[in-house]
Amino acid sequence: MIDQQKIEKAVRMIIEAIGEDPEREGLRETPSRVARMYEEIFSGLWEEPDAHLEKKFSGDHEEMVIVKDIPLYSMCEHHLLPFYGKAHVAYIPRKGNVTGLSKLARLVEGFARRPQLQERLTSQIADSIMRRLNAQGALVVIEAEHMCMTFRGVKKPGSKTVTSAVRGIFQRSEATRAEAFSLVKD
Ligand SMILES: Nc1nc2c(ncn2[C@@H]2O[C@H](COP(=O)(O)OP(=O)(O)OP(=O)(O)O)[C@@H](O)[C@H]2O)c(=O)[nH]1
Ligand SMILES: [Zn+2]
Repeated sequence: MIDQQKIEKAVRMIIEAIGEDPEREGLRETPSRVARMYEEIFSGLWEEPDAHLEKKFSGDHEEMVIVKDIPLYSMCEHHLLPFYGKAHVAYIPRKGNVTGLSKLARLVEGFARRPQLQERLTSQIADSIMRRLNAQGALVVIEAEHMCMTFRGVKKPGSKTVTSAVRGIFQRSEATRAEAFSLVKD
């Protein structure tokens, strides 16, 4: 599990290093607050997000399923600052391998709650759907704003990074891919 004591020590050191007083009333409980917060926002490191796809329905559906506008919060691994936006997840199941809609959102959350790169996050979601559901295809689009690009550094508020991962039939069929992208855009 996440080492809360180590985080507390480290945060106290950061507070001292920036020239603040860790005993000041407002800061006294900050190390333990941050430790609890990190436990929550990095909880994906301690789960196997794929496991959410274990339970399958035996439906006959073999048409496209899209869950779009899934709210997304993750942490950029380069700066440990948040990036946030929306994930859109499309897949085409095989008979008997339909998953619950909420499980797609849980999958996104499991991979997002780690130090991440937006590209890796996008691929991990698509690859899990292909692997665990043996899907005919998966397409994942993530649009996000990175605080490391808005709050600091290059400071470009409003800039959005869009990444996609396209697998299986979405790769092979231009029409299927175009249909998914147009449904995601609406
Ligand atoms: N590819 C990719 N890059 C990211 C992501 N999140 C942050 N970055 C980039 O990671 C890079 C890190 O660059 P460095 O030059 O090592 O760090 P830096 O000096 O803080 O860079 P600046 O942000 O340009 O000030 C920056 O260009 C960030 O914009 C991500 O999810 N994917
Ligand atoms: Zn960053």
